[in-house]
Amino acid sequence: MKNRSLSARIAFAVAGWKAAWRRERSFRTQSWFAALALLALLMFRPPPIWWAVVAVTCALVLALELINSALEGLIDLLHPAIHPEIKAIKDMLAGAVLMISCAALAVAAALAVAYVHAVLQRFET
Ligand SMILES: Nc1ncnc2c1ncn2[C@@H]1O[C@H](COP(=O)(O)OP(=O)(O)OP(=O)(O)O)[C@@H](O)[C@H]1O
Repeated sequence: MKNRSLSARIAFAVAGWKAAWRRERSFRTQSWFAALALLALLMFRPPPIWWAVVAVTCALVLALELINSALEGLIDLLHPAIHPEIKAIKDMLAGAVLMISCAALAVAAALAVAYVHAVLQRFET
């Protein structure tokens, strides 16, 4: 299974995105928020640095959600029973997703503060 071609490895990764989309409601919700962020960028047309910040933020949220879902799946497979240590591990994983989601909200708020006013002015004139 080692040393597959680049196209095969990309296909595996895309299959991972599809599996997360099918199984995980949180991943779907976060993907819709990423789509909304893209829409905001298209509307506001900010300088390239904003595109980079929003892209990195969205990628971090989605990547962490993928890691969270993968680890939860693995944990449930290896140890389906209730255990306080598993609770702590899963809660920490959820905490990591919450932390980056708060950072994403801060980026969204900063973008809104910087550009909503300008867009409203454009509509008024
Ligand atoms: N085996 C377990 N033992 C103890 N507590 C657990 C166990 N599985 C889940 N929990 C608790 O339930 C919470 C939710 O776990 P679950 O696996 O259902 O994640 P989820 O709600 O699907 O999360 P996400 O939305 O990130 O996928 C965990 O954060 C943890 O507190």
